[in-house]
Amino acid sequence: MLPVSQAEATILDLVKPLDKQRDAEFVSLLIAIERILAAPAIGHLDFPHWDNSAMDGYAVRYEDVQYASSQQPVVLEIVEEISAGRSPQQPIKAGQAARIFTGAVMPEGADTVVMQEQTQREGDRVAILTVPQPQAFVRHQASYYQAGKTLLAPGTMLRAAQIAVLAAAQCNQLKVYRRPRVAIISTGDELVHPETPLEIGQIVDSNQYALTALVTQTGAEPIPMGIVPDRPLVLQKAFSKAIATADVVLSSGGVSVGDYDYVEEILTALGAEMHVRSVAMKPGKPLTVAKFSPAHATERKPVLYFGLPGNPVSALVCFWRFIQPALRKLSGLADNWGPVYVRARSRQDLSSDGKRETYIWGQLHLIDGYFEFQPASGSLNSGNLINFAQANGLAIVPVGQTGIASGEEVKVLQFGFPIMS
Ligand SMILES: Nc1nc2c(c(=O)[nH]1)N[C@H]1C(S)=C(S)[C@@H](COP(=O)(O)OP(=O)(O)OC[C@H]3O[C@@H](n4cnc5c(N)ncnc54)[C@H](O)[C@@H]3O)O[C@H]1N2
Ligand code: MOO
Ligand SMILES: [Mg+2]
Repeated sequence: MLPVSQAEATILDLVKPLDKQRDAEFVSLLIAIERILAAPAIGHLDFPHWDNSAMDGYAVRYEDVQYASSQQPVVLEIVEEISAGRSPQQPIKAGQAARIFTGAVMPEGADTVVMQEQTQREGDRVAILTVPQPQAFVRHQASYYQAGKTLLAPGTMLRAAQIAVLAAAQCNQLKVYRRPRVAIISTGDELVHPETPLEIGQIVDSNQYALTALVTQTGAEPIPMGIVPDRPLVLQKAFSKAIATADVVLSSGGVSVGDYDYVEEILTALGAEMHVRSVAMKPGKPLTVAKFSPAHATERKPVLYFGLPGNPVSALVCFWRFIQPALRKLSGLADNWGPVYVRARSRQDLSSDGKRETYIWGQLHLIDGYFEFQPASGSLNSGNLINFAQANGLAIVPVGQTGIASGEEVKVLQFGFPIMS
């Protein structure tokens, strides 16, 4: 059994991100949400585009007002009014000012803005009552960003803030990575579709639905390939088809030691390199990871194969712990692939056999900015999917520790994604 951290390192090492050229496509800004840039976004506009005013007030020449005071105001002639969106019509000369509003373009000759509150208007003249700082309230052209530089780097996920920046910079077409394709196979003679009435011994293939949902949430493209019975030839055919179709294959079931657990045997027969056979975690112990290298130097990348345990909770725990980070790395994201961990105070005793890293599902509550963890009620065994629906996180008891007492701090894997990138 591989320690969890070693399994994670092995898996992330096996993942080679999608290719910036071959695996990229152009999308328009409105449908680019949560896509990942495959090329730098470069703007052709400076930010600010022009020197402009940060206040409603008067655009002046600093040298004209440098000795102003309320006792001895400097009186300037107002030669024009510049509102936002208007182009100044004339330069400001000695003794002149322009009425200006927030965001409006600075007129030539003026270098400073005096806030309206520091002035007194008298018809077409304005008295300046205090000395401003030189260049006060002028937002200088290109002081935030210079045209031609990298605005957003490759590997950036496009969320609201990034999309706002790209819209402002008139970057309407973005080169983004295609979504990784993930084939999903359920193995097992006992499995049926949700609409099929159950015969004795049968159960619904819930893993297909759970994994499809998780793959979609991770920004990848799920390819649900249905149920495959526990028959080696049929399984072999289904696996070959999945490997030929997808970047990553997820199967569930058939990875333990039972007589009908064929996954490893078939992967070996198909020429896979086996990298992980079991992991010291509970649930999720029989997780199997293999790699298929392209037979010859083709355009195709290697395909990663994850044989997940069939138990519904085990399959999902393996997804959050290993597959979500692998898909995020594959998708071209620059960093932050891993799960989100938070620290929480446990509301109950949490126990483990101490031999495997133990994942206990339950509910994280955020109370006054601090997390508390409540384990799910009822049986915590990996076949019980029902109380998993109460969970939004997994408390982790490390190897060598037989428990965490109520009131103590515990590390919790929170379902979801890191906020940035
Ligand atoms: N003698 C041993 N038996 C088992 C061991 C072991 O070490 N020695 N490990 C146990 C652990 S831990 C797990 S986890 C399971 C893994 O089993 P498999 O991956 O071989 O999965 P199956 O045997 O096919 O199924 C297990 C369980 O899950 C249900 N299942 C399977 N597929 C689905 C699906 N798509 N949707 C919903 N439920 C599914 C299946 O009906 C079984 O109940 O092995 C233990 N045994
Ligand atoms: O490892 Mo199994 O996944 O304990 O239930
Ligand atoms: Mg089995």
